[in-house]
Amino acid sequence: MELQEIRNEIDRLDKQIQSLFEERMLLCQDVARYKKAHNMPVFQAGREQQILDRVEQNAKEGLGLASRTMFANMMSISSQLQQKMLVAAEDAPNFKTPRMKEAVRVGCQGTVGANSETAAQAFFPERHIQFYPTFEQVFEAVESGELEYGVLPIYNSTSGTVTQTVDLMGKYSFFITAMNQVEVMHCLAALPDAKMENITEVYSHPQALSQCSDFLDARSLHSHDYSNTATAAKMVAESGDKTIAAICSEDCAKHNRLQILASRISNVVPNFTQFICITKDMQVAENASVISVMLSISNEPGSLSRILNKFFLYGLDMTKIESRPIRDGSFDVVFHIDFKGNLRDRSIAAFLNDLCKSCRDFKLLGNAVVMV
Ligand SMILES: C=C(O[C@@H]1C=C(C(=O)O)C=C[C@H]1O)C(=O)O
Repeated sequence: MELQEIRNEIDRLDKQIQSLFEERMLLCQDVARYKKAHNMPVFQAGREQQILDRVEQNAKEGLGLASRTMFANMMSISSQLQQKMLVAAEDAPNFKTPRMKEAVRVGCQGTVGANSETAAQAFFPERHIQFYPTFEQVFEAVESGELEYGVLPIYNSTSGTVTQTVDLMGKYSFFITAMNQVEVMHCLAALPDAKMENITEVYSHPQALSQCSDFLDARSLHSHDYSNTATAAKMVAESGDKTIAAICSEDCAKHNRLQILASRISNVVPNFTQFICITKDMQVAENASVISVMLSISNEPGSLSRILNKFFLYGLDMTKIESRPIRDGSFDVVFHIDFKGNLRDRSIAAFLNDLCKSCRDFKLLGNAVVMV
């Protein structure tokens, strides 16, 4: 057969497939009406499994997996249509809005001069900021109600995810209501009479040390982890030791009366850190635009592609996907995903209903308004 003839034949079959596909989708909408009337969930794992097994068994030689994949995708589409239909008939979701302007009990990790303080001040201008020694204590304080809002770093434009924050997210109950970003301008700070050539040891938060690794390596400086940039600067100021320095912000160096031996020493300039503002209960601003979820999926062929396909089917813009170890000795991971949207939007509600059914574990982390 000539190419054109084969293509004509494909076009003829495509017409039939499209018409059968649309007929099938209309039947699925009837199923959705039935499910609504009988209070049944859209997703029916047993029924899908039955269809997939039958399709694979009946397939022509070598086309089993291909047919199975096509039907799995078709059923994802039908679930999405049904989900949208059911949610469209429901009342619009109602959420509390954040009350950040009235908040009094606000806090972050670190001390005066830490970048977290700058971020917290940007969220809560002129408010007293309560400081905690660790990120975990900020989560605890929010969960217990000691703090109305807590501020934590989550992502740096140079070194990526702040894993200490992200790895605590499965352990505490909280909701992300806002995000902002702070330009991190690291400098090397030492005692007023210290000399660059005599410095051998540098102290700072591990994230800051990794962001300035080129500067440190080029001068063979030894780096030492410290709980945060501000406490490292304070320790250097009180040490009387002219061979040590801290990496901190210029404001922090000045606050501790330290000498700036080198400024803007990050590997990449400019260097930004994103911060999240968390609260205990679900609070969604009218203009919240980033939804964060955390999920795990079963370890079987196609499970990740099924999840990703849903974002495509609902037309959602995924802005971040990252995997983190579950940390139970296995090599299993949990995915952290951010995408654009507001929970008040019914199609987002439909999407989340649909998405969580395909996950082993699922946690909605927040819906943040982005403040810049
Ligand atoms: C159509 C249904 O809803 C969903 C979609 C299916 C399909 O497209 O065949 C099968 C099972 C359900 O997860 C149904 O329950 O029959």
